[in-house]
Amino acid sequence: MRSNRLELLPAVDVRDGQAVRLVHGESGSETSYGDPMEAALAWQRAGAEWLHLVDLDAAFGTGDNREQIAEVARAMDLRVELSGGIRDDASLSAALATGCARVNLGTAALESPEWVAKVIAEHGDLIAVGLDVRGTTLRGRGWTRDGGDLYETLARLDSEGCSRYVVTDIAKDGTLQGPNLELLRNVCAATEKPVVASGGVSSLDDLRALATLVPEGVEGAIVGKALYAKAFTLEEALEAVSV
Ligand SMILES: O=C(O)c1ccccc1N[C@@H]1O[C@H](COP(=O)(O)O)[C@@H](O)[C@H]1O
Repeated sequence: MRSNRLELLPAVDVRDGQAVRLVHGESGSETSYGDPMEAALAWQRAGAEWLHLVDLDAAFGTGDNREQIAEVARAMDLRVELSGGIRDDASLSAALATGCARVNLGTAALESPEWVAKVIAEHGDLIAVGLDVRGTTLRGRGWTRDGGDLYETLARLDSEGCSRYVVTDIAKDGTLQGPNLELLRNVCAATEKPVVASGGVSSLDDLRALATLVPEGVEGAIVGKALYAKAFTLEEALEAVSV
């Protein structure tokens, strides 16, 4: 049964060993926020139930932070959603071995549809697909390459039993301009599966607006820049979406 409460997933994106935030996901736009472990532990201490943990180097193909990310994931008592560079059996096994609650596949869902259908069938709820979009065009490989139409891909993944989607509006990501509520409504109308919203959250009012979409299928929201920029605290955010 779906909860009425919007889940919050504070984000820790790791590039070159540091917790960073990007603007529009563009490589080179990083602001650094220090040690990923400290950031993750701070969100856990503040009451987070989930952590959205991303290996940005693996997503961009500029190396990886796998060992450090695995250490962070293993140190957490909360549930971890792990993403970035999970594109084959080896990277998926390594991700699942951290004990994370689910993995988020991006590029693989666009470039290796047969493999993704197989791992959805094998791992069910442990697999979510990240639908990272500009307009309605999906983007992969660190959001640098077009990967097809959002709604066609969504229909295909739905037919394969994908259990959850993490929807990022790249135009909003890291900008503190507010989430794309229209996009989220449209995706929720196109699938029965829960949707995690990502990109643009800037205020407690944005979170309250996302919480109004829970009955339509928005299950959670990833919050990044707004927390690091101290627009509000995680405690305030959790209070704002409590019902
Ligand atoms: O989260 C970001 O800011 C981001 C920016 C640029 C590329 C990817 C980003 N994040 C997440 O990475 C995974 C996709 O990785 P892959 O394509 O499977 O290797 C996805 O969760 C993105 O949202």
